[in-house]
Amino acid sequence: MIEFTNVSKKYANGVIGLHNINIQIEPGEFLFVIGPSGAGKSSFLKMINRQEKSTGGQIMVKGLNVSKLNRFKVPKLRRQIGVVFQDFKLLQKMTVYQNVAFALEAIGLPSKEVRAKAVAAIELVGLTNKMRFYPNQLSGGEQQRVAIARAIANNPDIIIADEPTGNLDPENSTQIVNILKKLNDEGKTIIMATHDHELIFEQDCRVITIDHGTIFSDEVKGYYETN
Ligand SMILES: Nc1ncnc2c1ncn2[C@@H]1O[C@H](COP(=O)(O)OP(=O)(O)OP(=O)(O)O)[C@@H](O)[C@H]1O
Repeated sequence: MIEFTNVSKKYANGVIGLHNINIQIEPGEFLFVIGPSGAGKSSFLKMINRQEKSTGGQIMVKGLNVSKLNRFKVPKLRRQIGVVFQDFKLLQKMTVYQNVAFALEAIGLPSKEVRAKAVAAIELVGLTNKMRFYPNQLSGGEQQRVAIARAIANNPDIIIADEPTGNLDPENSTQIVNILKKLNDEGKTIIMATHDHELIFEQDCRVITIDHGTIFSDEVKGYYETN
């Protein structure tokens, strides 16, 4: 489903973000991406939805050659990938419902479909009773759940989460990972970057460690031990 072949990223200022990355991610995998600050985790995630363009190698995502994708076809790629960020990126002047619906309206869905999909996504993250609340009336964990609802509303096959628990306490972090696991059980491919090694132990999952822009290790772990 996702395949990187000798992928490199050199930023405009000459910094090497990624160097010779090779990886294959199968449909339905839950992949954790760990590594020190500045290692290249975000760069790796940004390659998948063409938020950043690779400068070497080939990236295939669901049959699309991402590295060579014409910019007019980038929206087609992005519709298949939900993205969740550390800082939620919610629109403060919009309610929970509007934040989720807005993303669906933006891709031109008819209003009936927008409503049905937004309501279903908000229900999945357990926020039906807060649909009319504004982001500043919600806890951090709730705000991240809105961001997840927004990411999954149009039923993408792939979810990329870049440090989604970075601003949350342990209880809310576990809740977010549990929602991602539930989505994974439904067949979605989840790729999550995290500094929080405590979160990576509950079940067998694949963990890659990125360091200095390369994949340092790629293992299936039932328990990840910090040094
Ligand atoms: N837009 C950019 N322009 C120039 N250099 C960049 C850019 N984005 C990232 N980098 C550099 O690329 C390297 C990898 O950064 P990246 O953000 O991918 O690391 P990270 O592992 O996600 O770090 P963190 O855990 O701190 O978020 C770093 O040296 C960083 O400074």
